[in-house]
Amino acid sequence: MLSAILLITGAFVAWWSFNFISGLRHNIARAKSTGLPYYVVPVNPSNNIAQALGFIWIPIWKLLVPKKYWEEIVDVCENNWQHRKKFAPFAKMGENILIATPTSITLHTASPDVIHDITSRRDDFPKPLEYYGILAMFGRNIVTIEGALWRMHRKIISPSFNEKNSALVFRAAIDQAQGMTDHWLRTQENGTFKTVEHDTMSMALNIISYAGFGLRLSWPGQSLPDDADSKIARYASFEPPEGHTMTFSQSIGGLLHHLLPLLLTPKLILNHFPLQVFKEAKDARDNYDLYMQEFLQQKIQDVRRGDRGVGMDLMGSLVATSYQDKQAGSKAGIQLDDSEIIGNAFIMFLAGHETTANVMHFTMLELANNPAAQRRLQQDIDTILGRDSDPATWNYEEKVGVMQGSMLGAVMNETLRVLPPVVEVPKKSTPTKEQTIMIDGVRRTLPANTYLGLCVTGCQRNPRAWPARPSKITGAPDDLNDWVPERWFRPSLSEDEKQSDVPESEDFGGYAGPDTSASMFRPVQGSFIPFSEGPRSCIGRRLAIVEVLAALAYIFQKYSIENAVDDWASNDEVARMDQGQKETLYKKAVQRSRGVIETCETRITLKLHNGQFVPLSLVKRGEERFVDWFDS
Ligand code: HEM
Repeated sequence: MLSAILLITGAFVAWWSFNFISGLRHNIARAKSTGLPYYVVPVNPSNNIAQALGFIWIPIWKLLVPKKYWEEIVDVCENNWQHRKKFAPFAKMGENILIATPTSITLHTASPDVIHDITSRRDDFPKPLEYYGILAMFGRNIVTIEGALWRMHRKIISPSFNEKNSALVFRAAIDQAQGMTDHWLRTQENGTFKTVEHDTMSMALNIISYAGFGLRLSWPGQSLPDDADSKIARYASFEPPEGHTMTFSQSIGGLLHHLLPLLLTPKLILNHFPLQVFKEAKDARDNYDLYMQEFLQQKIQDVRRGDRGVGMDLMGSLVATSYQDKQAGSKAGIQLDDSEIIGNAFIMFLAGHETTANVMHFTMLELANNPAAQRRLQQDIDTILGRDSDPATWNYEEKVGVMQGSMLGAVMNETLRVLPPVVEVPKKSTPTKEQTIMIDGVRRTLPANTYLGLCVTGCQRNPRAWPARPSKITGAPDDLNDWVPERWFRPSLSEDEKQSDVPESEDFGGYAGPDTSASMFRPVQGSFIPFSEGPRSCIGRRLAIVEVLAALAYIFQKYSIENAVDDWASNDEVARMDQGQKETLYKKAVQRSRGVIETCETRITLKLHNGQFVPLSLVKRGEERFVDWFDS
């Protein structure tokens, strides 16, 4: 028996070693063929499991191999390196870093030219679909497919992303920002609230649920409007409706929270192994699945009756393509099956909510840390919208362009630059054909199946693309790691390097205009890619931009946001302090906030994890204690 076990183990080790060595030799030869400098790493660091187990294999690697082989490249192997190391690895090793491992070769790039070239050539550099398995959990969808099938999904979905619906999102964002600030005023203790991350997630979920799906979700204490459809009230309920063990929002929140166990654990184990985290993950998945099945059936009935849903009615449009066209003899030749309809709905909830919430969240934290920027933001809001105007009267068509070109646009852009929700956009060269591309002025050939990481955090700090000034915060020679919204009012590099406004020659649907205002600093192509670029860029970016602008305008027209200081001094103690003491106190709070922000990491998107939060204070304008005079 023992000898059989030893034999099997020995055979396995021999097989594994053979694969390891032959895979590595093969990939080193592929890396060499590009003519680019390359680094050899024993494990593919982009792999999810390798990232989770980095604390084991990286120290072993460092122990077994001489320092000169790992000391530079190890920075690009650690989990969350894109946010933690920023542009530093590219400053050291060049804008393009090629890694050979036993299973892959990967080129990480922070070069605007290379990024622009890759994103413009969709057919030559498709998405590595193997990275997107988790997002197909409820059915394949626009994010998890390529080629003709992707085109079909995009064609069905994109008409809903129009300016009429952007106006609806603008309105919904104002209503929801009101719900959120009222909630903070009701729940603040000693003027402090600690739930900004959770609440911005709720706000963004409520907005996409209403504008995208006609589902009205509200804040505790808010009642549904009289015209709300009784069929959809169950989705807004604060108690689980019949047949469910959690509310609709809890099911989505739980899904997002447990995406990793859902991805990594085989279904059989997840469903039956008695571990609390598995139980929570399974409950969230099952509840969400049931909600969506119910919603689908309801939409099928609506479509058959010819009822149009509210706003974008994404589910209704998806259902219509299949169920309406089936009746009409499939005139468009496009049909999605039920799992694809539910899969696409899932992706809209997911992509449309966590990303935008992070931008809102971090922008508020940064504004509390940068009072001068907050004051300038409020001045711009007063000028554009009026200090005492009623937000219900703000007109989308008239105001949105000016808002985007003001400090509102600048603070949003700067958060997207420094803390982008997606830190690296993955692509690869076609599986069967090598691709040529200009890198550092030399034409290079990338072998078939080369993985590409378009490093968002890197290119958005590349000094070649971003004019910089010395850092006021750290004293560093440049301020590219700092959140400085005023940079968006600096002159652009040069006329001909400006971002192109020329639409794609082929229309892939969705918003085709630029992401930043023409009156501001215009990043060179490939250097500002929070929404990616080219045909496969974010379909929801206009909605996200409009949502953030409207919500920030509502909040900062009426209120200021300060860092909470109650961990160091009571309200009475602050009231007795002189200016110098207040300054020392607020600096402490800013320092703490910056420290917490630095801990953010990517699971699905870049955000705070592990219970980290920054306590804040919402104060009526005119009642500030710090941000009306403090300068960081
Ligand atoms: C600040 C907010 C947002 C950011 C930073 C963002 C970022 C991105 C990025 C980087 C991609 C490309 C991903 C890749 O190639 O792997 C993407 C794609 C996508 N986003 Fe967004 N997104 C945001 C908001 C939204 C919203 C509000 C929606 C929908 C309501 C949305 C829906 C999508 C979809 C459907 C795709 C896939 C498009 C395709 O493959 O054709 N996103 N987004």
